[in-house]
Amino acid sequence: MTARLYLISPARIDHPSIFADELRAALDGGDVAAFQLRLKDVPDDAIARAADTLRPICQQRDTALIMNDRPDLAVKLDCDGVHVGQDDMPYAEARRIVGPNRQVGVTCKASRHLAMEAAEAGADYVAFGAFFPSTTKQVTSPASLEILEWWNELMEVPSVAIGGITVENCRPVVAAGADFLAVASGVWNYKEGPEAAVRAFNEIFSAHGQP
Ligand SMILES: Cc1ncc(COP(=O)(O)OP(=O)(O)O)c(N)n1
Ligand SMILES: Cc1nc(C(=O)O)sc1CCOP(=O)(O)O
Ligand SMILES: [Mg+2]
Repeated sequence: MTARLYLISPARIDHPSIFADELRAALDGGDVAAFQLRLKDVPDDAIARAADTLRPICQQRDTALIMNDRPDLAVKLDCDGVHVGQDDMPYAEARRIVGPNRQVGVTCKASRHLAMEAAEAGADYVAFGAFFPSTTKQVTSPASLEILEWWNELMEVPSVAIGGITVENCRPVVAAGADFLAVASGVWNYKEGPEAAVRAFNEIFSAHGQP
C-alpha cells in the first residue's frame, strides 16, 4: 500500500467560513484520508463552530474528521476519531470516552516502546515524529526513518509520520513505509496553494506505488 495524506488544520481558525474555502480547495487537490482539527488555546464553542462548518466538507469527500486532544469533543461534535498525545490522556481513557466505533490515534514520538504499547492496547494508528524541523510546533523528539521501516516490517497497525513534512522532502518518508503523512504547513503554506500541494503529494504517492 502506498502512503495517503493526513491533513492537520492550522492552530487557529478565526473565520470558519473563510477557512472552509481553503479546506474545499485542498480536498479538491486529491485524496486526503483524514483531516485533523487541531485548534490550540481556543474555547470549546469556537471548536464547535469550526467542526460544524468543516464536518460536511469532510463527509462529502470521504475524509475522516479527527479531533485533536479531546475525546469528549470528538463524541459531542460527531467526529470520526480523536488523536491523543502522551501529555493528553492515556489511550485507554480516550477509548473509553469515544467507544469502539471511532478511531483513536496516539502520538508515539520516536519511541518503539510507546508504539508497541499503543498498538497492543488497540490504537487505530501510531504517529511517529518529528521527521523534520517544524514551523507549526516546537518539536522535541527527532525521529529517524528506521522507525518507520521497522514498524512496517513488523506491524499491521498503520503508521503516521509527522513533523515538517513537505512536497519537497517527503519522498524518503514514503519510501520508508509510512502509511499516512500528516502535514500542516507543507499544505497550507505551499507556494502554489493548498490544492496544488495536495495534488503534488498524491502524484508522489502514486509514482511511488508504480512498479
Ligand atoms: C497525527 C498526529 N501525530 C502527532 C500529533 C501530536 O500530538 P501531541 O503530541 O498531543 O501534540 P499536539 O498536536 O496536541 O500539540 C498530532 N496532533 N497528530
Ligand atoms: C502537531 C505536530 N506534532 C508533531 C510531533 O512530532 O509529534 S510535529 C507537529 C507539527 C505538524 O505540523 P507541520 O506539518 O507544519 O510540521
Ligand atoms: Mg495533543
